[in-house]
Amino acid sequence: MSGLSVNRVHLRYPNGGGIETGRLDFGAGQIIALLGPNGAGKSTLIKALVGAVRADVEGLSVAGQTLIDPRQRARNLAYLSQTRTGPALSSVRDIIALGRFPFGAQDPEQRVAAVIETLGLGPFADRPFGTLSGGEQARVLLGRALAVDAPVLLADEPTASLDPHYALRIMDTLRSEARRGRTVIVSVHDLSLAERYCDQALILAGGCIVGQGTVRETLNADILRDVFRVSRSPDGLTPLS
Ligand SMILES: Nc1ncnc2c1ncn2[C@@H]1O[C@H](COP(=O)(O)OP(=O)(O)OP(=O)(O)O)[C@@H](O)[C@H]1O
Repeated sequence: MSGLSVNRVHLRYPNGGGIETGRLDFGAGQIIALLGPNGAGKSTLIKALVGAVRADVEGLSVAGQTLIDPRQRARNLAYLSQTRTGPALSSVRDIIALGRFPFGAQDPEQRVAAVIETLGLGPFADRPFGTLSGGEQARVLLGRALAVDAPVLLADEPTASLDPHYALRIMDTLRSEARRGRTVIVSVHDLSLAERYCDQALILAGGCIVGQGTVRETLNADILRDVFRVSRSPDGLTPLS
């Protein structure tokens, strides 16, 4: 089943950073890890796809339907930004409900309640966002993205700032979303999480795609050395000088 496809993504920032890709196909029912060192272009690629930054995005389609106007993007692409900001005075429940906005006011509330339950946000549901810890806020913002219930979820470092319990629980949740036929695209730095949870990997370096395939295939010794500047040792990953 086809998930998200795009013929080309191009964005060049004035300082030289950015992203340049050819055709990309991300299957439905899969979790795809965007991997690469700091500054590789992972956030830029996600932002370009969702329309959070002005970029040349050619032939963007979901489930075979070309996405032309912003409303189509909002309904088809849910987005968790790397920047974890939200309205300080709004309640957790209200922020998550904002995820239903693209579908209109008469949309049922069950999805919001289910997301609150899944992410363990029940105890905070009526608290103002600004009174939550960083990790709790991160879960609320992921909840808003999950509430959209879009065919594609793009999450920029969804486990950043989460404790081990919630990092694994969130990855389990993303796995469940993929099992429901969603396409889940996540940028992650933790390569072991990518190996454990993701079906495919897209490796970026210097704004270009330098590897693509299953996570195990792509995270080979050459990519680890040349892109991530680490090597595998019996103790785990070791930094190279
Ligand atoms: N708004 C911007 N203006 C100018 N340059 C930018 C802007 N945003 C990002 N860049 C540059 O583009 C490149 C890619 O940045 P991007 O945030 O996409 O990387 P990333 O792979 O997500 O990194 P990280 O793992 O550190 O989050 C970097 O060199 C960055 O400095």
